[in-house]
Amino acid sequence: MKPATDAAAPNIAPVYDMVVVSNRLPVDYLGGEGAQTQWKASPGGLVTALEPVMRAADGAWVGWTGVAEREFEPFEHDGITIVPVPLSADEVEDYYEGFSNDTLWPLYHDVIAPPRYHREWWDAYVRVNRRFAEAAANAASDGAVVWVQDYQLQLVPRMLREIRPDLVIGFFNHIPFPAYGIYSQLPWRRQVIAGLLGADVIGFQRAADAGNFSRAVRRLFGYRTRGTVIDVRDDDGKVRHVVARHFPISIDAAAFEQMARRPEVQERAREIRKSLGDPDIVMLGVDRLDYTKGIRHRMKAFGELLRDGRLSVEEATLVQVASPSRERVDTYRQLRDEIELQVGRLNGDHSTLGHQAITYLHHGYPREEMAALYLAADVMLVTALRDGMNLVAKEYVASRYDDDGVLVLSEFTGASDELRQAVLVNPHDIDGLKDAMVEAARMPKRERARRMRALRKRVRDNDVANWSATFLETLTGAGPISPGVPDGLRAAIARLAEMPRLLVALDFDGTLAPIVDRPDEARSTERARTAVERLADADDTRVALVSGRALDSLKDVAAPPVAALLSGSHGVELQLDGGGVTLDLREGELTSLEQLIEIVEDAASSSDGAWVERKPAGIALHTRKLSATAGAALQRVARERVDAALPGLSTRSGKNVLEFAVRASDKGEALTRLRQHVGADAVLYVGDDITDEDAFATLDIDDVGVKVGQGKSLAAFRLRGPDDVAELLELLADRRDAAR
Ligand SMILES: O=P(O)(O)OC[C@H]1O[C@H](O[C@H]2O[C@H](CO)[C@@H](O)[C@H](O)[C@H]2O)[C@H](O)[C@@H](O)[C@@H]1O
Ligand SMILES: O=c1ccn([C@@H]2O[C@H](COP(=O)(O)OP(=O)(O)O)[C@@H](O)[C@H]2O)c(=O)[nH]1
Repeated sequence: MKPATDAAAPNIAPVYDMVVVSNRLPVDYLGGEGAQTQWKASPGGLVTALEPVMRAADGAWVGWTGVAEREFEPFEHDGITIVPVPLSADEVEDYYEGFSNDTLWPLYHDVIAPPRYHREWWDAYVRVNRRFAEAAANAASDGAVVWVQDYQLQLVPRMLREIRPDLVIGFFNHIPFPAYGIYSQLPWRRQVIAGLLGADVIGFQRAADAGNFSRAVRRLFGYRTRGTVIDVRDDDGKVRHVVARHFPISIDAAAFEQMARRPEVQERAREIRKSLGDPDIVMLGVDRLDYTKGIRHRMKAFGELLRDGRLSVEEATLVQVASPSRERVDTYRQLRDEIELQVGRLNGDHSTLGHQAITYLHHGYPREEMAALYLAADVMLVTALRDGMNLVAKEYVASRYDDDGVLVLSEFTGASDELRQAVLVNPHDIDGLKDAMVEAARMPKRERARRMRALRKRVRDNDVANWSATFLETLTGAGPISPGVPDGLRAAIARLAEMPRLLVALDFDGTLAPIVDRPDEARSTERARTAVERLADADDTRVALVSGRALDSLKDVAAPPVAALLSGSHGVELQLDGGGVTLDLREGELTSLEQLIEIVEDAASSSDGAWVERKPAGIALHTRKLSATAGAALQRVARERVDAALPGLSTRSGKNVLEFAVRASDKGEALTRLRQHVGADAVLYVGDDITDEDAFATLDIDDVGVKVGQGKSLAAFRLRGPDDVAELLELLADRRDAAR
């Protein structure tokens, strides 16, 4: 395998509508080669939160495999397409351990440890951020959503916007964003904020983090901010609206509860308690071994409670899971030494032959074991000095379906904004912390149950699916679309109906006809067909069908009214009045087309399930029957071969399809020609596809654009699907008849 010293972004076909980019992938490389390659679950809350989101999204996850100097091809893991980004050993040291974890991490966690500023670390950060941006740009389809995660990749949004202005870009910061007085220490403070402002939406864990960010933007750039909206002036002088607000992250609460309910997990919880000598009170701490987590503070408080006799080792024990983290960073090494010294001292001072004060475990455990530990714990201690969210607190609550257990929670965690019924503590106040631990240990059962019920409701109501849906709705501007034709659209249709000469231009698949598996079986709904015919018969009204299909195929499936104007192959073919099709390929284009067919059919012949659709001025390679990885690989090969033989050919990628055309055209050009042909005073354009955006972009003030379904769009209105489109067209036909 080639070392990654001069590593480049992995090459993958741009077919993914949703791409997540994070430093960590859900798996770390463990060992082995080829088919024997072994992976292990990677640590931390980011992965815990994003895994269920990605499994549901059918997108690509771009990230690092946790090992230096190795390159891996994209692969599938547990239903998720993984796109590994390589890092050299120097980059791991400078970008990850250095700038990310020894500069940004302590700075953003309120300088609990002193941040170190090194120019060569910054250079590596810029270089690696660019590689991640390129990898995401390579994987994203036209107009795709790219969701960048966390402080390691703050420059990616702007870099990505520069490479791919068509993308919808979100960013989520999993750690706190500090007050300006602290943030301003960063020598590259302007570059980092400029990087983040490349996103359309910037998410934070807490409202306070979003507020700190907006203040930094005002101080450093002077941009206007109104509530959660920032007016960003781009290099071209245009103003872009960027949203910065909080979206508290969460867990898959139902899955955690289900796991905790499993008999073997409960049995394991009983075993754990037994192995601890069945004490009255089991206290538990679970953290990555990180100085932000307040592990020393909690052990100090526990040690003092034993010393003071307020708790005894016969009665209470503390289990501390400290999972290995960032072990090559000095501050983390020192922390480990300090904690292990402290455990040794406390156990030496307080343990007896039958009763250990602290059980210290320097391991990472699988989810099931975590659930068993949560069930076994009477008191959960989350005493972080600063923590973006802290998912352990939410997992504990979700596991306690028995409505028992007490959560002691630091007010410096993001989770404390939501989990108000926990016993809230300031971990710096050791006496206050000790009182809280005793209160938790002695809390009456009724009070425990009352608090836990409220906490569980909160975590259930705001689970991780809710988090991602809220973020993505804000990002794409498309929340749930209400059924029927909304009032604003009705009013616009009433205005349109009054226009002297009207063009009604409609996409076919997904707009008049529901999407089906086999494209030749697509048909308009009965209601849509009737409404289209009524409009085609109406005075001073022309109907046009504007499709990506070849014209012959469009005629077959759409059976358009005789008077309809037609545009096929994304505007390459146009059938205006008189029935003739205006498509005259020149000599050179015909030769290119022959060559193109030969290359793509040859590439497709090696993959079972791939098929090639010939079009008058191009070809479409369909890969929907292949696995995502095989489809992406085939598209990559086809693209490379075509690029080599016929450079500069027009390409268009959709989900599981890659199109090449020897003549460039789009639906926008088609609509402009149709409008001129008709002499229309106004246009209604309805479409569901990314390629319909070219048509929406040509609309004027008196026109009406309607996007069908979800996705970023220039259209002013939205409908859910073909049934609602039919209702809209009926409405227009009624109004048009009445107006004439
Ligand atoms: O990838 P590592 O360097 O091993 O670190 C693990 C992760 O730690 C951080 O997690 C944060 O995200 C959690 C989920 O939003 C949140 O609950 C917690 O408060 C944060 O600290 C880090 O932000 C991730 O990027 C790391 O992958
Ligand atoms: O041995 C361990 C320790 C922790 N975790 C998981 O790691 C995540 C920690 O997330 P949190 O937000 O609490 O903190 P982070 O480590 O991300 O700062 C949680 O999902 C834990 O269940 C785990 O699976 N095994």
